[in-house]
Amino acid sequence: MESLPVPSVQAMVAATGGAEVPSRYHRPEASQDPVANDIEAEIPVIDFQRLLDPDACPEDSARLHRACQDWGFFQLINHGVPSDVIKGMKASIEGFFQLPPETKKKVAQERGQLDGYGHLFVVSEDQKLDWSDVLYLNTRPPYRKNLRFWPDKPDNFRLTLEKYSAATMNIVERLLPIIAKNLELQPEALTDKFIGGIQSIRMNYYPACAKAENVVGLAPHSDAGFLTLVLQVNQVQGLQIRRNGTWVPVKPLDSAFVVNLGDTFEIFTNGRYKSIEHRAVVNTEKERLSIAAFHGPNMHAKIGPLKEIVAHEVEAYKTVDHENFRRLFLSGKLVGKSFLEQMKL
Ligand SMILES: O=C(O)CCC(=O)C(=O)O
Ligand SMILES: [Fe+2]
Repeated sequence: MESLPVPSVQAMVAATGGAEVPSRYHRPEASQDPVANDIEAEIPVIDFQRLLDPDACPEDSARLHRACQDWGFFQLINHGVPSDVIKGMKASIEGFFQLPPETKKKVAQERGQLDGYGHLFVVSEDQKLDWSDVLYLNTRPPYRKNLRFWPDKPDNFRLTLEKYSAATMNIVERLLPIIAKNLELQPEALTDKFIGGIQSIRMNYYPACAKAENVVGLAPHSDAGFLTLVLQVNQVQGLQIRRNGTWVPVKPLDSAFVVNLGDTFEIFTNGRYKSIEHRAVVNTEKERLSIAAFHGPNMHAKIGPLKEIVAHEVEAYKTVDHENFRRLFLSGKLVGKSFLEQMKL
């Protein structure tokens, strides 16, 4: 698995002032899709503390069910992650991208693997490119960590990422039994698959672009895993989700996680809950940063409809080894939900 090396967009903008858009980044078609201007559509907000107390707040798990079923996206507030962990992670990633290019390059991706500083899903020399740079690290379980690509600058980066990784993983572990219940499953139907579950963290840096309408920060895609927790790092918005043919901008609440359902979720539930296409747009004046924590089952788990769910209905998706599933996803181009299409029966 690898992604072809591409130039740093941040370095390119620093050198040119960002007014020029080289042809590989030029994607004017992106601005032709309609964008919802004001919010007839705001993604649901879920209060995690209320959700964890079903006796006091019985309606909150029903709200989560509707969010999963009707939106595939929600904001998680009151998630209990200490603010110093959130602030520390934001500061670490802002600090990393401010380092000189040669320092960042010490953790540049190398051929044959994806960890490190570079980009993802670049498979051909003539492919259009995203207006962003990425730091991608496998974080869990511990054997998947490759510390060679974990920055040691800014100070405490590694420790901060460890804390952040543990905190986000813990949220997913506590969401699983509630999701299982909403699907009328025993908790173990999900939790067993997530013992030793995988997590990887993708830190995105989107430089400003004077011709932002002609570039794409991150092309439309759905995430492959089960649940993704996205943290908006600075005040610049850019995440949009596709809903009924329109791009709906997400306005994150302060320090909320924007949670989305990935393809594995859609496959496990045989399509009851669907993964949702989303993209990131670029700001004309300010850089934008985000951190996406992807979570999936352990590497022994099969990726296919849960047997409890397809006991009385027709399977709509194939069942494949997790290893093959990941290889297939990470070695292709990321185009909308095209990867999931290949999993359909
Ligand atoms: O930048 C964002 O808000 C979204 C990031 C994202 O979708 C991803 O990294 O998969
Ligand atoms: Fe995503």
